Amino acid sequence: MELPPLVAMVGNPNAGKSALFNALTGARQKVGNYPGVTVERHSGRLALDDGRAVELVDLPGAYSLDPSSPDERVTRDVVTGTQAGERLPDALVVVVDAANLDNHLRFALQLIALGLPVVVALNMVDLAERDGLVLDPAVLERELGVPVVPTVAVRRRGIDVLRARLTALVGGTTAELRRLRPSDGSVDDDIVTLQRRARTIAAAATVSETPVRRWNHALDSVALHPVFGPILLATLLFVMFQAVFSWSEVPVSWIESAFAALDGVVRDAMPDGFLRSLLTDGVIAGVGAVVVFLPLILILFLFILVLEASGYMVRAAFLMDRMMAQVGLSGRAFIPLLSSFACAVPGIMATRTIDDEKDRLTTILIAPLMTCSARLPVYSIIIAAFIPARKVAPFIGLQGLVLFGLYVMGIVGAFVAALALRRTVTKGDSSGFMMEMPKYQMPRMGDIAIGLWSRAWIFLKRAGTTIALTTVILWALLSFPQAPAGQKQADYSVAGRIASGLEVVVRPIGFNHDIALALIPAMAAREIAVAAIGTVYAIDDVEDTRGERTLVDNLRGRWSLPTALAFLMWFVFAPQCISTIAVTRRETNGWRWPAFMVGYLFATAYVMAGITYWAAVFAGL
Ligand SMILES: Nc1nc2c(ncn2[C@@H]2O[C@H](COP(=O)(O)OP(=O)(O)OP(=O)(O)O)[C@@H](O)[C@H]2O)c(=O)[nH]1
Ligand SMILES: [Mg+2]
Repeated sequence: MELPPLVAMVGNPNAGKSALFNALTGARQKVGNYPGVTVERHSGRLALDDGRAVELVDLPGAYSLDPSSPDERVTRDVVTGTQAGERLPDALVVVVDAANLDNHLRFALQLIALGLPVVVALNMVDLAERDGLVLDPAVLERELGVPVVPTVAVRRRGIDVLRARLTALVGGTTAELRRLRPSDGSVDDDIVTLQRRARTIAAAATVSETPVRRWNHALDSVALHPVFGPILLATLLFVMFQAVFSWSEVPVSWIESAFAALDGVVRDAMPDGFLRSLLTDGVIAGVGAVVVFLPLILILFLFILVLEASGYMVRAAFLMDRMMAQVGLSGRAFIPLLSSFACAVPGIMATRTIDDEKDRLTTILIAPLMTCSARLPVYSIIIAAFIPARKVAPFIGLQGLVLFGLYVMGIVGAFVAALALRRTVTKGDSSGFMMEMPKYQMPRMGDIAIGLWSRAWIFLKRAGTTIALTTVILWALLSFPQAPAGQKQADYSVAGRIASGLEVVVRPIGFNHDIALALIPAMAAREIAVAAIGTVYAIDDVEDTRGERTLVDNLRGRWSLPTALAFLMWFVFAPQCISTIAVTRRETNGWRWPAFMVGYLFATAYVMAGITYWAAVFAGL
């Protein structure tokens, strides 16, 4: 019995091949595997108009015939007839995205040059039209030399015409079709020539295009480019972290002097005593230590809000989609994870948009690894104290670089954790995703200002409530009982004694008594670590220095560099946040997952901080 002709669906990723494949074959589908690789083989039967059947196979998306992944290799090998377990197709349905014609035509030209009978499906014409792009399929047909059928796969538009063209294409028997093939299919055009030809053809086929769409398209051809896109994203993030430090310097010094002045006023106005100490060493030192970070947080959010309002953020999500899929996360996880850069609590709540339970659970479990804004005070005070403010290259400051590195650490940690979790406790398949690209637009200054204001308000409210309260409690625990002469208050007090217990546990990873003391109140919120250390040193300062000895000076004098680095590493991983634990309990309906989360994060933090400390000690830092 002769096999039915084989027709392959091929094109760039996300062109709509599978959607068209489904529209053409309906329920008559089979899923298998290509021998020797983990790539699935989707095939189905299609009845042509004349009653004959063809076997349709849906190939993985590829950008070109030079494979960069196992999926792309299968695609290349199938269309060149070298894939084990697959015969050479008798015809190709080349699927292109009408809204992205020049990019998709490049691959289409390569495929047409192979010499197999081809019909081009000009898919997603609905999206192109919505964006203000009108194309002429007849021009495309003429330029490409093959039939072109406009389609909207998801609405089954153009499916009948496509089938009719296929019927005509697969007219003869398989043996006759083989003879039609003119060459061995070698493509001699280089990629630049191909790109130029693709662009020319796309321009010729464009009947009309609104200027807005032209702009959007030009921007997207950079922002979504497989090479330049990620470079642009990395550059933007890099500039953002540089700016966080370099732009904040001046406003931070204003806030510092304001708190120093306030400290001076209170000291002059009040007699020495507990009330004065409560106000200066407790409230002013603690809250002041946190409030100085307001400019840094606002600069960070200025960038995030502008990128969001301009329409770029969705593009970033799109770029990340492939990477996310590789660690077993769905692209939908991007937005929750991105919100977690502000705070893991709304981030974890945003995971409700993920349908797949295991996908969602994985996202929740790694969300606390995204560097939330509460870590910024901790990171920046340590960086300010221990990392010299010098330039490693023109415009690249070492401090910003280290901060960038800490954010990257968190992301890499999250991805590694996702990978591990997906193989063990949350085993399962990841699901695909697709987002509508909004148009680029100029961010409206009013909206940005409102966004910044609400961020500032949340931050200051936290400083005025949770943080003020915790530092007052800490001040009390640190002030009583009073140490007799010759004993250090930070050791003798209630808080000091509790810390001494914890210190036994954290000493092996290089943490000192002050850190042990700060870690417990910092469970309420990470930035309290800074407030707590501020209060400890304020109480511990024997001479009345009136806030002149800054926290930075104190840190430099009392901590070694390895300790400081270990402390940074601890905060990359440690789940020092009761709110996150509480919201995880609520979203997963029980204590099992929050307990697991806290356990694995503390364990990782301990190990990573320990490795950092001892590596730094042995490196002689
Ligand atoms: N609006 C619109 N959406 C479409 C059309 N065709 C496909 N889509 C959507 O585009 C997305 C990608 O379609 P797929 O069929 O999965 O694309 P693919 O080419 O198989 O992608 P890969 O297998 O990843 O290479 C899906 O969300 C589809 O629903 C179309 O003609 N119009
Ligand atoms: Mg597909």
